[in-house]
Amino acid sequence: METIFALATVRGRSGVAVVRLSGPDAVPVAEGLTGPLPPDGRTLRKLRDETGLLDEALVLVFPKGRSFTGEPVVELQLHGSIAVTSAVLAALGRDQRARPADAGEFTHRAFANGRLDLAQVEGLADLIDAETEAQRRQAVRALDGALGRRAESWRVRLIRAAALIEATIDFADEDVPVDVGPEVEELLVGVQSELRKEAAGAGMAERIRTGFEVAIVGAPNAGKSTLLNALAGRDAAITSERAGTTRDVIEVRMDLGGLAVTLLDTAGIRDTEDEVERIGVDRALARARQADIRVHLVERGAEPLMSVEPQDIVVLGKSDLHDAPTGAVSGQTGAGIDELVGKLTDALSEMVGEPGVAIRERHRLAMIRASGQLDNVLSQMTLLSEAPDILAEDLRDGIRAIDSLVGRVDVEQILGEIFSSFCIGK
Ligand SMILES: Nc1nc2c(ncn2[C@@H]2O[C@H](COP(=O)(O)OP(=O)(O)OP(=O)(O)O)[C@@H](O)[C@H]2O)c(=O)[nH]1
Ligand SMILES: [K+]
Ligand SMILES: [Mg+2]
Repeated sequence: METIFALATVRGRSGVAVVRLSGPDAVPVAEGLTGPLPPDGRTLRKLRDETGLLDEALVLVFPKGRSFTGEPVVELQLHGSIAVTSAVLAALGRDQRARPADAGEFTHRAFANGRLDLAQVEGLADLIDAETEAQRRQAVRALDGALGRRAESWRVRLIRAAALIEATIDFADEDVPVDVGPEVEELLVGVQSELRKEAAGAGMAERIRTGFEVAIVGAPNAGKSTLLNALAGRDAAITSERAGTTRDVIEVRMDLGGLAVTLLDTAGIRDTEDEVERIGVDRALARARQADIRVHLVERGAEPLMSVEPQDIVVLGKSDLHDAPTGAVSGQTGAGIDELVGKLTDALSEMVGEPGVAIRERHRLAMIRASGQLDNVLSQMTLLSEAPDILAEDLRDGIRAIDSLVGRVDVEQILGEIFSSFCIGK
């Protein structure tokens, strides 16, 4: 195994920058700059190469088996300037015993050494990318191994069921009737209902990762773009007194109650002779239909122009122009904006519901695959006495699908995909 090194923090100015080394020669390579290091713990050292003094650094030594990667690791906490980190990385690069790390290579080694399972690696990737509170909560739970623990409980029960079926195979030639059917069924039905529940929740977890879409829709000049700007707190969209101003869909990313949301401003909906505006209206309708929530901005006495789904919000605009009821908004004065944000946050939280342990499409697909195999077994329970090997085979496929969640099987193909999202030094 080669020794690798990389800057673990962002390149640029900062109080501290961390350079990490991992591998069998991590300590001797670091000692090339620091002089002799203790086998464990932290120490303050001057770093020198043949040109002279490079920096003074806090040096952390993690022995094999007690580090993030499982290998010997040294972390150099440097002064966080581009010149210092460049000089130290260059000095490390001159040591033949070490080479720069590839993207995600530290985490890859942590996985290879059993420090993290596959779902935890995904959690780590998400935690590094987390921008909102909901993303952080979800990722940290994954990193903590929540999915791995659940998968283990499914695995144990399915292996028990498989053992019962196998026992039937062993007894098949003899005239000993062993009715393991009821217990097998109970085990499978239990696991299956949990799988289905988790698979259903995984879609929402994926949305927490990627974000929700909220579309503002309504008639031309309803004040949609003005409302978007008020919600975004900046002039993201052009507004004017001319009906038909907005044509393209305008997207603004924001954080609503800890959830990542893309707010969409759309063209005012009307029949029009203007070909370009008509394209805009078509886009507005298409994007708004796909959005998770539509905010229907209406003028006094007007009706929403699209069908109103249960999670949608209908809101009266330009409240500053008339005696508006509560709940009305004015993008111009900002009145009612906080209440609208509150309603949106509530609607989104309700959609999110109770958090599950599955957070990726990959997890959802594996659970559906496993659940499908359990379906096969359950629908063929009458074969238990004549052809138990058929049931055992389907059940093994189901267990394999569950094992793929944490990376016991199908590892290589999944790894490539996961690590493609990592950056150097992670
Ligand atoms: N008094 C008042 N005027 C508003 C308010 N919101 C928007 N307006 C005005 O209404 C006109 C249209 O506003 P926009 O935000 O461009 O409306 P829009 O719905 O995006 O219009 P289109 O993109 O053309 O469909 C502009 O003159 C705005 O200044 C409001 O809350 N109060
Ligand atoms: K307008
Ligand atoms: Mg507009």
